[in-house]
Amino acid sequence: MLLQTKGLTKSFGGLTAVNNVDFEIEKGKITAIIGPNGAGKSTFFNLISGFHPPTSGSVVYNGTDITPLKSYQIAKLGIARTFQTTNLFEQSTVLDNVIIGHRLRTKSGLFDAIFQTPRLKREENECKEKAYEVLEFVGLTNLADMPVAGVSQEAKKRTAFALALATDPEIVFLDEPAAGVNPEETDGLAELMKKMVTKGITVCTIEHKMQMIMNLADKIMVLNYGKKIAEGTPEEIKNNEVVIEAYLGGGGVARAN
Ligand SMILES: Nc1ncnc2c1ncn2[C@@H]1O[C@H](COP(=O)(O)OP(=O)(O)OP(=O)(O)O)[C@@H](O)[C@H]1O
Repeated sequence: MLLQTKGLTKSFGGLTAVNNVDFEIEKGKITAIIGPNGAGKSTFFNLISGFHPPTSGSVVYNGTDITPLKSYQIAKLGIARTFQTTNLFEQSTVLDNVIIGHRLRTKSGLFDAIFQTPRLKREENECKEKAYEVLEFVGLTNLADMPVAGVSQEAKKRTAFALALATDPEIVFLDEPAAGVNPEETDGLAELMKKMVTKGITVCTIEHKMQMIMNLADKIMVLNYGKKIAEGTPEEIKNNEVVIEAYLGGGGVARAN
């Protein structure tokens, strides 16, 4: 098992956003997390990636308990994530946004910057090469020099993928990667996720677009009010009474595509 959560719980005051969730992610698969709005999906990601400390429970990655680690330490271990509201510098170019990702893997600091050391120059080149490599992978080479503010929503999503990939991850957590793009673009992003898997990257995604998830995921976990209410293949989830009730019972509405 690549990643495992055990009894993972997060309370915000009186609200338990993630409630005692046991979950396993298998290497080389696409795992999806679905659930009505406010079900705790993003919080679950925040706990795994170290953005919030859990109230209780643990996260085990490659056999190591990573629960006490800080987010940058977790990222260095090979866990990358994207954010729901794409977290990019709008005035900077697509390339510059992506270059930042690989800085996680470099060592030069303030000293190198002030004295313009050979190490700094070498690492800057490394970051640039990595950025071009991942931009090509996500199909954005031609937009590399455009400011992010001037590219489409879909290209922003691809930039966010590229930023995550520039960190050289083993697993990526994608928070609603296809939100706000049209059906054709959604298909393109789904293909990109499959391409990541063929490159050896494990994918875990939160997505509201049911049709996409049902066609894409190897395994789905359903959260509702912070609790895992179901887990299984798309076929199993589609026919699960508890899941249907959670969606139709007023908690939230799943979008068709
Ligand atoms: N930092 C926080 N402080 C207080 N409450 C929070 C915080 N983050 C999330 N919550 C609450 O935790 C619950 C779960 O939120 P979360 O964003 O994880 O749900 P979600 O399933 O990702 O929702 P959506 O599909 O709308 O993005 C919500 O009730 C939310 O208001």
